[in-house]
Amino acid sequence: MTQMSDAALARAIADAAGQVLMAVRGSGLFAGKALGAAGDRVANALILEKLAQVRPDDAILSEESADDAVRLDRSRVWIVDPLDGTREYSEGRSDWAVHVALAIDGAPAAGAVALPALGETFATDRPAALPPAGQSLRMVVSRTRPAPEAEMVAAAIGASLVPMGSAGAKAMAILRDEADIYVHSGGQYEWDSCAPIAVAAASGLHVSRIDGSPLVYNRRDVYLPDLLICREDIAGRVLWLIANAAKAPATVQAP
Ligand SMILES: Nc1ncnc2c1ncn2[C@@H]1O[C@H](COP(=O)(O)O)[C@@H](OP(=O)(O)O)[C@H]1O
Ligand SMILES: [Mg+2]
Repeated sequence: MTQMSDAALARAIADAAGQVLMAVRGSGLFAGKALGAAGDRVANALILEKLAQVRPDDAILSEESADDAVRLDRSRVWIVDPLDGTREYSEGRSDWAVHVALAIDGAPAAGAVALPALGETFATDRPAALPPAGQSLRMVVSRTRPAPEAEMVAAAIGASLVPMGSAGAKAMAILRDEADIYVHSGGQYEWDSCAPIAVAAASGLHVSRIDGSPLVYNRRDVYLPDLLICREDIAGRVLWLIANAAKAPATVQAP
């Protein structure tokens, strides 16, 4: 039997973890924080079990597992967030996601973001076509911790703000034609962005840190606090605004 591609595997695992998460929530056995904790654990167990079975030589970095330093000596590292948007999941909302990605030598190589409550999964094996640019710009921001940079850029370019939970749900909102730009700063970890970045880049979106540098994964310190995802044609303007706001906030004009 031929081996499944890394991207198809990421999709299959993210889908399955999503089904389990829907079942845990639908069971009515848990509520509030206990629901989030149960979801985190069962989804993580499923993902680790399958990766260990079919990719035993690869390392894994998961939000829900103790960090194993062996990953620093490996080229191939799966970076997973079993439940991104735990808060939204436990509140009964639909803006949460399962992230399964493979980084090779620090670069996202394959990945999937499942949006189980919306019944959609995006993965690098079948990249979604970019929606055509609309008349007005929309920016997705954290519901609970919107970044000051994001609000400044939105005001400068006249974008409306779309508050949403989950890094994966926000990144996929661009592919779902609910937003055009996702800017975050102030804190995130590698598992929050690796799969969303892999999937967004496969569809031709610009992906970078907010200083324009590449997002690099499988570092010793997994804190990766900021990102920009948007269409290529807007990226230069957004990066310019962020860079220049830091220098002279009162005098920023879009180029
Ligand atoms: N300032 C910050 N510091 C650390 N993590 C942050 C953060 N802001 C957002 N995140 C993480 O990024 C993910 C998306 O957050 P948000 O919905 O606010 O945009 C969440 O992941 P988890 O739900 O997996 O914990 C959240 O914990
Ligand atoms: Mg997360």
